[in-house]
Amino acid sequence: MVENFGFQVLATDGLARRGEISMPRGTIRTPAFMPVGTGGTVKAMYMDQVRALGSDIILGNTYHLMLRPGAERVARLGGLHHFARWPHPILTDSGGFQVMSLAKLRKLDERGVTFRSHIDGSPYEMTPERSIEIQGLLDSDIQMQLDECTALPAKPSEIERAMELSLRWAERCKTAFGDQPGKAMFGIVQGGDIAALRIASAKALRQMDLKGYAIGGLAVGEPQPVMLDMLDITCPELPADKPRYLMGVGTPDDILKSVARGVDMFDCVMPTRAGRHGLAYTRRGKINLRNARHADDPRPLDEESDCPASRDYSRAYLHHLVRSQEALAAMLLTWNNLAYYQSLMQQIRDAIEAGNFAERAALITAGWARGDL
Ligand SMILES: CCCSCc1cc(N)cc2c(=O)[nH]c(N)nc12
Repeated sequence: MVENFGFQVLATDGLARRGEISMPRGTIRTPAFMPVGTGGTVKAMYMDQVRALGSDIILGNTYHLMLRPGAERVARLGGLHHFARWPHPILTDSGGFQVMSLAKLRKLDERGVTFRSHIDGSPYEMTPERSIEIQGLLDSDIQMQLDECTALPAKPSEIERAMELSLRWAERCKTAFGDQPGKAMFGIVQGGDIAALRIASAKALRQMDLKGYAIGGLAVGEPQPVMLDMLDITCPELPADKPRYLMGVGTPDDILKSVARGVDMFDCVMPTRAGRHGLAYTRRGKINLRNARHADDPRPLDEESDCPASRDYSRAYLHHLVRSQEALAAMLLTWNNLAYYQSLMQQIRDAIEAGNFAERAALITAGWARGDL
């Protein structure tokens, strides 16, 4: 078991990187997809299943867990890993993004943000210091700085103000985090869709010599080309020997195109949320099991998959479960979707090692268009 946090680039293919993050609770193979476990659970999944699919790390959420069951309560009960029975690495978001998207009566200023819980309306304050304190109480392995993410489109002056505030909050988070050898605090690059602000944010964070860097402020409604342009601008400004995490991304296509630009870590609610809404990700594209055309289809989602949910159940049965709003629908489709995402990540890691990432990405993309759904 390693004592500290380490990142190694094992192979490159163009700008794509195959790496490993070493932490006391385990090794994270990159490029990595991190299933979202917002409230201490990857919805509709057992943690053993999440692990068996090849997940090396999951996400937790400061905002949700501070509201319910409470960070101090999780700490009293042994920390998030013990609470949720996930002994491997956990990355926690800092809470600012969720406050701005979920909480009520939000007031943001230099100090932090005050808000009322979307659950029961009780008042809270989130500061950089409190965010790091909560992530420490959760015993999070990779902690994110508190930041302000600007929804796009936005006025340049707004984007600049939020980016500069986020830099000051990064300094405060770094101070509050201190020196925790087996853990890491990542900075978050902001700057919206403005190249100069992205570069300024990345350069300033690089000066802070952090253990990893997230690219935030994307996957907030901008077209994919804009997101990719911002990656082309931002990644070269970040240290080559530190992990790069693109927050909230994305579809399988987003992931392929972002790996090709040097991104190492991803998280997205899509595979789990889609599973709860009757949607299946497969190597032949997305299938909406609510659609009546599946009512008599005896085929599984993917006869070649190792995942029982993909291989052993007919589309007709899955259609029936979805239409009947059975709990098993969400369970099987979430299982299938995470299995697909993790198999995609394994193909990506293998292709970078083999030096044929571009060819493999083209084949995967062609598979989605092959139809035969
Ligand atoms: C559990 C969810 C993690 S990712 C949430 C997220 C998603 C997206 N798209 C952007 C941001 C961002 O800019 N900052 C922060 N802290 N989080 C973001």
